[in-house]
Amino acid sequence: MKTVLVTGGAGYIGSHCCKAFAEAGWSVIAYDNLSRGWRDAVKWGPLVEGDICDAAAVSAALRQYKPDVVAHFAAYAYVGESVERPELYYRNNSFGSLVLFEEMLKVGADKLIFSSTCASYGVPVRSPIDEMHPQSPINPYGWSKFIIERMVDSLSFAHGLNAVVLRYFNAAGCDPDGEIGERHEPETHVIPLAIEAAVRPGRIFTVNGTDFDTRDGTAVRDYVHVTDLARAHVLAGEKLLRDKGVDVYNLGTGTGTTVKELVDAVNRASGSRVPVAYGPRRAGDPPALVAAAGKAYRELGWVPEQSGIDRIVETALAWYRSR
Ligand SMILES: NC(=O)c1ccc[n+]([C@@H]2O[C@H](COP(=O)([O-])OP(=O)(O)OC[C@H]3O[C@@H](n4cnc5c(N)ncnc54)[C@H](O)[C@@H]3O)[C@@H](O)[C@H]2O)c1
Ligand SMILES: O=c1ccn([C@@H]2O[C@H](COP(=O)(O)OP(=O)(O)O[C@H]3O[C@H](CO)[C@H](O)[C@H](O)[C@H]3O)[C@@H](O)[C@H]2O)c(=O)[nH]1
Repeated sequence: MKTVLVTGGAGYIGSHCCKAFAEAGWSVIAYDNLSRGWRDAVKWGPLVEGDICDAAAVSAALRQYKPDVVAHFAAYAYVGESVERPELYYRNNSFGSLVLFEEMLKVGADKLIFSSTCASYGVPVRSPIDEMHPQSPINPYGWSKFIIERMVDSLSFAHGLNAVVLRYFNAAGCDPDGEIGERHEPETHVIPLAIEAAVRPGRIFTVNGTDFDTRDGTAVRDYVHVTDLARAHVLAGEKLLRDKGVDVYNLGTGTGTTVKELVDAVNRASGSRVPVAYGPRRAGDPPALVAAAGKAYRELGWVPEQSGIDRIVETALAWYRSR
């Protein structure tokens, strides 16, 4: 049986990945400091409570569990917070990753799956965005991830680190079995906020910007179901057991959804109407981010199965109602 150590395994995407690896027959260890995660989201193996910035704790976990692959999700991931407090992002994300990678290399753990982001592309110069698109982030969160990608390249060249770098577009939806879901506090992501406005009396959903150059003036994103993302990590883990080097893949569907279309989907799924207000653009929001994800389809054999917008909203709503 192969072992994966999942940093950030108590978080939203990390916990869904723990489930996917366990279902694929891997032994799963979650490593998380619970700063933004949830103890009860760790269900598919032990939780090691530790910080990636703590070299001794990372080293102890690596030595105890001897993972074949490390899947590295642990990070702060709020764009707005990163603009206000960039130091948090460079320390926790960039420095923390360096600590993790150094400790991995010391014990000979040389296989990494890294959670990167479409935010590393910045404002696209062409769409859909393929992996060769220039990376020029427009916020410190994106830069903190960009720096980690460069560290991965350099450590691969110098010390033989092998990695699959996955640039997710917008992770969305929840475990279709309802065992885990999306839990961020505060919640800033569009789908949970639209659902909350549909379901909780008195809440209003604000559309951030109606003057984008898009089909209805609202921002376009490529929403990909978290369970599909999770499966891509298992495929990436299997690839790392076969191949050496560093590979980079976008994970998206190639289909964009506007904020207004999303609200329509929430209306359909909930049977009620989202009360909507229209506000200004949110600082740093690109008009449209849509993936060209053919490389992942071709090389990993990854096909998104649950990423239609109605399915995403249906699973997110079921999770919301179950709480
Ligand atoms: N949510 C998205 O749409 C999205 C898109 C692209 C990339 N990503 C990336 O995917 C990863 C997971 O995102 P998420 O939405 O699940 O976030 P999340 O906040 O739900 O999960 C992150 C987890 O990492 C843990 N963590 C943070 N700092 C840590 C540290 N120093 N040591 C140990 N644990 C630590 C948190 O406690 C939390 O459980 C992040 O790296 C994020 O940048 C997310
Ligand atoms: O109440 C809201 C919330 C969001 N939006 C809009 O909906 C779209 C999607 O917003 P999200 O906050 O859900 O997601 P982002 O596109 O901002 O995602 C960014 O932040 C994520 C981290 O949280 C990921 O890293 C992702 O790669 C990165 O692009 C944006 O146009 C946003 O302005 C609204 O209109 N109203």
